[in-house]
Amino acid sequence: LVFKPLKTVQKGKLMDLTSTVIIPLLFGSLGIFALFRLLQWMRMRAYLQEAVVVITGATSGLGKECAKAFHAAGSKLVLCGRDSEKLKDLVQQLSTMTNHQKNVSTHKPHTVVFDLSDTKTVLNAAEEILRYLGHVDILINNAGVSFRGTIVDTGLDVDKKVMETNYFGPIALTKALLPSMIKRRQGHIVAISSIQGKISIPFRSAYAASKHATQAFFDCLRAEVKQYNIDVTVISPGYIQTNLSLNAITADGSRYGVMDKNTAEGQTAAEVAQVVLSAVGQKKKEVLVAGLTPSLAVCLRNLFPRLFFTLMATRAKKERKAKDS
Ligand SMILES: NC(=O)C1=CN([C@@H]2O[C@H](COP(=O)(O)OP(=O)(O)OC[C@H]3O[C@@H](n4cnc5c(N)ncnc54)[C@H](OP(=O)(O)O)[C@@H]3O)[C@@H](O)[C@H]2O)C=CC1
Ligand SMILES: CCCCCCCCCCCCCCCC(=O)OCC(=O)COP(=O)(O)O
Repeated sequence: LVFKPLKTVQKGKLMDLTSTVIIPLLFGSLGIFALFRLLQWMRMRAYLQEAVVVITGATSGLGKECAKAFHAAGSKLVLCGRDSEKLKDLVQQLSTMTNHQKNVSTHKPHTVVFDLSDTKTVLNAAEEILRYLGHVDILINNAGVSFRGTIVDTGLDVDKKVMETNYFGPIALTKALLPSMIKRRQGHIVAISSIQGKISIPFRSAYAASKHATQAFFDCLRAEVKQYNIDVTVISPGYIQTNLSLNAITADGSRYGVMDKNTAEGQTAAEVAQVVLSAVGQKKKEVLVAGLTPSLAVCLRNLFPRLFFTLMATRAKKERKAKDS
């Protein structure tokens, strides 16, 4: 008898609390969140619009999709690649693209042809870019090549080739553009690394080494250039559906020429390009763009290295057996 009215009173109080506190609080928080996202989006739009953005490896895969995304955002692009015809085709493709973003004016990109594994051409390219456009706001070091092979069979020239393309080329370009960024007290350098910049999986030695070096270099750079107001973003994707495995170099320097199942089932390059656009727009320091297994593998490598090494040794044994049979 005493309990029943007490329950009714409590229910009434709860109703009062819901209508006077919980619901306004919920809607208030949602409103603040929406406002925050809107401001973030507006800031990002202003940052990317009219920005001079250099993209390496723009002729294919992720680089090409980044070109489309930054072009649509109103950036002034400098598209870099080894093949001038492919670059011309891309410029043509961009010019016919319909922009769904209202009030954003797009710009005809410039193209610069050079090979990242040839330092001299990289330095000339940097000079050409600065001569043309006066400055660079955002440099996206995207170009890269993968590798497949056993360490014991791989010639040092192949290791060097992968390092030249994935590490020395991008750092040469970065160093060549850095002084002008420091002078302006403004700039943003982006490195497209890989999950393999954080973990090493068997038969990818040169590639994993080049991406670990990339991660280390750009982490150092971030700390060193903060005082000049320069941002550094390292992006570590998992598998993306591109030609990366097809174009991978093998132990004897020849082309691998196989589309790996994991690559074929990866995220689309357009999806990853949107993540790159948003990470750059928000000046994020580091972003992992990967599914559950690669992300767990990174955690495992850091928290339980012995278990990770055992798994990798088992993987190597299995892959070798499959190849032999
Ligand atoms: N695909 C994936 O699963 C993943 C990719 N990544 C990284 O993403 C980046 C882009 O690769 P992705 O789009 O996948 O692969 P693609 O093979 O499709 O594109 C690679 C690009 O790099 C260019 N390139 C290669 N070697 C050189 C060189 N010596 N000088 C100049 N440019 C060169 C290629 O030019 P060309 O057309 O002339 O060959 C091409 O434009 C790479 O850094 C890669 O390591 C990271 C994680 C996963
Ligand atoms: C419960 C814990 C599970 C942990 C599983 C550990 C074993 C799984 C190994 C997973 C390896 C993921 C590798 C991801 C590699 C990757 O995303 O690389 C991206 C690339 O750069 C692709 O280049 P590639 O030429 O190698 O195709």
